[in-house]
Amino acid sequence: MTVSFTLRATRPVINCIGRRVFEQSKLPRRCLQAGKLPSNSNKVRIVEVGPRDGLQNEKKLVPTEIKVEFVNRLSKTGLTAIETTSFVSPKWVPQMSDANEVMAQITRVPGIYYSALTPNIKGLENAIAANVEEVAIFGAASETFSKKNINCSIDESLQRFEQVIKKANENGIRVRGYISCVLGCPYEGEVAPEAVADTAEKMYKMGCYEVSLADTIGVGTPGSMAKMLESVMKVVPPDKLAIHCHDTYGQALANIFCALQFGIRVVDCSVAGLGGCPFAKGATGNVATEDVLYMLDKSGYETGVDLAKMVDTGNYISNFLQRSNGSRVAVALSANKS
Ligand SMILES: CC(C)(COP(=O)([O-])OP(=O)([O-])OC[C@H]1O[C@@H](n2cnc3c(N)ncnc32)[C@H](O)[C@@H]1OP(=O)([O-])[O-])[C@@H](O)C(=O)NCCC(=O)NCCSC(=O)C[C@@](C)(O)CC(=O)[O-]
Repeated sequence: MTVSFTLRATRPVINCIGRRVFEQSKLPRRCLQAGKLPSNSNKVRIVEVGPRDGLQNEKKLVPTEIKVEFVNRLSKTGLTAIETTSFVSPKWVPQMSDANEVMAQITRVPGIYYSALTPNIKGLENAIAANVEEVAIFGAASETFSKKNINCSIDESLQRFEQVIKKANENGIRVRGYISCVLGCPYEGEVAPEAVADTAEKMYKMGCYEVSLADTIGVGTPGSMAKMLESVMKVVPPDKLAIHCHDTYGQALANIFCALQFGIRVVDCSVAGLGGCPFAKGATGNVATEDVLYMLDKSGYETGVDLAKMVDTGNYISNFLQRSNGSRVAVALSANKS
């Protein structure tokens, strides 16, 4: 493994003819081999997935007014992207069955994208009726996971997504793509980086403005992340990729830091570390937003998101769910405060 890490965002330097160039010694070697230069920006976009990924697995139905209050509090933290709900089958995911009501009742702040998952045309039509501005399709790099999660093969899912993207674009809605199981599958075990790259390329070429690479069960390490990104970045540029890490094995922050070294500047996370996919056995929560914000801030990156407000929001939803806050940063900061 030859990836070298730096403690700061990769910075450009000025060469002898006055051009901005990257400090090559600080670039991940695999990234250079792949022919892609990582972003030199220190700005990172945070995609908060707590209201959707965070709550979808809750066994007890969370009342709509709590979800609305949760989203409204998140809207005051400086976020620009909040994944708010899912237009999926209520039989498959009962917790998201109030998607219409949530979208209708939240206070939409200009400048924030309130997105929703849409697995098929029916979901998209419901999202259009609810005035959603951004939707996400969600596929997988593993056949078995695809069947368990959306009841179809990878190829069938891509055909559905093509229709969803076409209709979404006709309606002025932008589409994000997710790929689950990029570093391992709960049913098939290891997943080949080439399989991830194949699906990522198809989603990107189909018209997803961004492809989020999801370590659904949190089994990845910086080593496997680097191998996977090397493969994916041969076909999709880093500024069209996001990273979505679950923290099941405590590797999420390290994996995110690795992805930053490859030039990825969009990070999905969930306040208080809520979440997990109902169709991935053993999956625990997403990496906690507060932990990501702390790491990024102390490493020279800017997110525009207020950590203190995020901690308060995480405590709010954790109190409602009657569980301890899954963010170590939130716990530490809250203890200092009291
Ligand atoms: C995709 C389907 C719908 C296929 O489910 P299916 O049963 O194959 O669908 P169907 O087309 O045969 O329809 C069956 C019934 O569902 C209805 N239906 C059909 N579509 C919809 C819809 N959009 N909204 C509402 N209802 C719908 C449809 O109308 C029909 O109703 P019935 O006639 O029986 O009354 C189903 O498998 C499903 O809803 N899956 C959702 C699974 C899910 O939400 N998983 C969690 C999110 S993904 C995730 O967490 C991973 C991620 C993104 O976070 C990244 C990571 O970490 O890996």
